[in-house]
Amino acid sequence: MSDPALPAARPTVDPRRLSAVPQPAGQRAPGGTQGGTVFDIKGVDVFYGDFKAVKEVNFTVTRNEITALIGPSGCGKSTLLRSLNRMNDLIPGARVEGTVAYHGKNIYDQGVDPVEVRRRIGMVFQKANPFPKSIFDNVAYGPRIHGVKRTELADIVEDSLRKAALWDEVKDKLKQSALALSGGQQQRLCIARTIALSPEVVLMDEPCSALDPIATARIEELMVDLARQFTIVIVTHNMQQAARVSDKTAFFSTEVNELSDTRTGVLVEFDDTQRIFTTPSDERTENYVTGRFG
Ligand SMILES: Nc1ncnc2c1ncn2[C@@H]1O[C@H](COP(=O)(O)OP(=O)(O)OP(=O)(O)O)[C@@H](O)[C@H]1O
Repeated sequence: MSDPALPAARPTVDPRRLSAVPQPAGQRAPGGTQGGTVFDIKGVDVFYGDFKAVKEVNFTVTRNEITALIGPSGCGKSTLLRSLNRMNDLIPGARVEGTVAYHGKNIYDQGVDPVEVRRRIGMVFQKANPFPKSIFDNVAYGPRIHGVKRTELADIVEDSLRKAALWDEVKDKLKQSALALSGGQQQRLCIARTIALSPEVVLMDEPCSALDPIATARIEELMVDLARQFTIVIVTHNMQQAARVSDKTAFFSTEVNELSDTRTGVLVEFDDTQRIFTTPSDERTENYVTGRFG
């Protein structure tokens, strides 16, 4: 199911060759996989009908890094995230202008298949949303509908559950309902379901906001580990989380549109996470990360 309009997908790496020990962002093992632009986002505006939700967004996403989108409620973080895999196409009235270049190819160009875009660029949502099916069938769902052979499914399911750090907890109950898992396990299952399609990029929209601190720490460790193989873009309200896991941070804020009394999201600053949290160049960023605003 490859789309000739998109650049070839990167081959996946056997996770068993990767260390299971997560390392802090920025200190990942050198393996020649870091570096390289995955997304070049240029002049992106997103509208819902006549309302401009975010405007003039420019930043890049680098391979095997975690990029965090932070900012106050309503500044357009989720809107922008959804524009990276054409998820906004599913919202009536939503429209994206500008360029979201994925390996140099605008995903909004004519002829690009949004289904293939979403296979390459997977998404994990705020609230874990397993299907009312078995653990196995949840993970096998995507590969099945993409025509993967029955004989290959068991390996894909095991591999994806291992990558999502869930295998040891569920290997003896793959036929049980996914709905019987804890919230944190369900979220890791949803991550396994996403990576079962071998995406290159995983978009995460506040993946820990419904989880307790222990389950959150587990997902944070997992994210850092997954970034060895995938490129991750995460929306988070939790500034400590952005500081702990991400390599780069984009800080968004809003500007008031005086005529309509609405607010449009703007990208204030994009930089290395360490810089955003220690020596940001914009006063609005400093006010936000120090808790004086937002
Ligand atoms: N489906 C939609 N239809 C119309 N307007 C929308 C829709 N989704 C979001 N918006 C509006 O777009 C703006 C940005 O919303 P978005 O959810 O992207 O912000 P956010 O920064 O992710 O917010 P939060 O942190 O509260 O989740 C807001 O003004 C919101 O009301």
